[in-house]
Amino acid sequence: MSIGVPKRLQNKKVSVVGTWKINIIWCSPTLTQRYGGTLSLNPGVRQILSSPGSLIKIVYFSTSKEQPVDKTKKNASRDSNGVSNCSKGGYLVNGRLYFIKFETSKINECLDFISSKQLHYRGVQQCGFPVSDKNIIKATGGGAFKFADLFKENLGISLDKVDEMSSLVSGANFLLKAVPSEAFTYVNGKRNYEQIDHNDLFPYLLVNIGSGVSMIKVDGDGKFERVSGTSVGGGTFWGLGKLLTKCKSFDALLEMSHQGNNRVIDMLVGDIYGGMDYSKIGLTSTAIASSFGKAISEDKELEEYKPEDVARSLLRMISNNIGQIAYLNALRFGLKKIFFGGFFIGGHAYTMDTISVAVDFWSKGEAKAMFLRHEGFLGALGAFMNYQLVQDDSVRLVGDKNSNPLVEDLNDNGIIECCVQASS
Ligand SMILES: Nc1ncnc2c1ncn2[C@@H]1O[C@H](COP(=O)(O)OP(=O)(O)O)[C@@H](O)[C@H]1O
Ligand SMILES: CC(C)(COP(=O)(O)O)[C@@H](O)C(=O)NCCC(=O)O
Repeated sequence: MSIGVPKRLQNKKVSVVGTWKINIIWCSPTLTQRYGGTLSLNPGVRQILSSPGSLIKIVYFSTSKEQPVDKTKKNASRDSNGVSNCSKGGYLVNGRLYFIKFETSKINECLDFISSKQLHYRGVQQCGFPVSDKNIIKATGGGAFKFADLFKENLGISLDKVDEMSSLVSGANFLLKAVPSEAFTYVNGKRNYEQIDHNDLFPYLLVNIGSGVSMIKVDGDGKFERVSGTSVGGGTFWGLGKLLTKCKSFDALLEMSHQGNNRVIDMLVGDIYGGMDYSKIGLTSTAIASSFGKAISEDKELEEYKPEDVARSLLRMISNNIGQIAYLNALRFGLKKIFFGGFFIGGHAYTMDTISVAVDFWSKGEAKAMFLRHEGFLGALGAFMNYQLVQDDSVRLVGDKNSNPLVEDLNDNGIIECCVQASS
């Protein structure tokens, strides 16, 4: 699910007469007037929360007074509060996107977070302008349905549901167009950041590996089709892994897979062909012929296998399978670019390596797997983008780094410097 919540933050470093708490999305019709005076704009925050099967993701936008203003840049009519006139009319509000996730089982921590940061208040307040009586935040994914009552009861928030596939696509398109170094390939243990040509982005295949896997052919902004999917995804790895290894957390399972050796359980081509390659069909002796296949012939109970090896085989099986299905779908539609998102990947080297090798192997080097730095936040980000579509008061993230120099690179926390364009 994805939710958009407003937030008010006090700027402790700057004393402000008339504290403005804005939710940019909701106040745009009067934004011009309100900015038009001698007002100081306190950090205005709004955020989106996304909670599907296993993780709740929050994306929120916050303006910040401390942010340096580079007056040498285009659109440099920004005032000291990070607000500037926009060449296309309206205002640009400079700020940052923040990304946070919680395990769904810790929904209370998520509610506390929202509450402690007052993310659930929205609207402009003070100076005679009332806060809106409606607390509505955007939400996408299953959690938007599952947690609707919980959010209403605890925080008085209504969740405005946004379609999950369309959110994934909006989020991916924004990141690919707006954020430098968002996409990278993973080859021989190294990330190679890709310069995405905005004019040559579409079409591409978006593979979102969450609990299950969705494969979406993206032809443009808002133009997409979910062409395939598989139920063998991140939930399978975590669920089956938990049963097989008894490990208590996803991170522990992943860590185990680091230590393991899949060859102990997987049946390799060499195991079948007496240590030889099967070169006639392009299979080396070390290629996996049958995942978990060795367990058939060995007279061993599950407990006799190291959980690390089991975890490794499982991770490899699932990643390989997804890579292969992704490639087949790319082939089906003649797509050369395949972007992988979703928290299953988790920036995990072995997962990315397996997916990359699978795509490379099956495509004979024709297609390449690319990964996204904000992999798991596509839906939440897309729900955030949805505000502009449902509000008359257009607010949108200004993202194209070429046309808008306010967009900076992201730092290691995944924070994105960006600005919101609010119409007058
Ligand atoms: N801390 C975690 N807890 C649970 N699952 C995690 C965690 N980190 C990564 N994952 C993986 O991410 C998957 C969920 O990915 P996500 O993109 O959040 O999809 P969903 O929308 O289905 O929750 C899980 O099935 C699991 O494989
Ligand atoms: C139902 C879902 C879209 C939900 O998204 P998720 O919470 O897994 O990210 C996804 O799990 C999925 O696409 N499953 C695969 C179903 C199938 O095509 O067989």
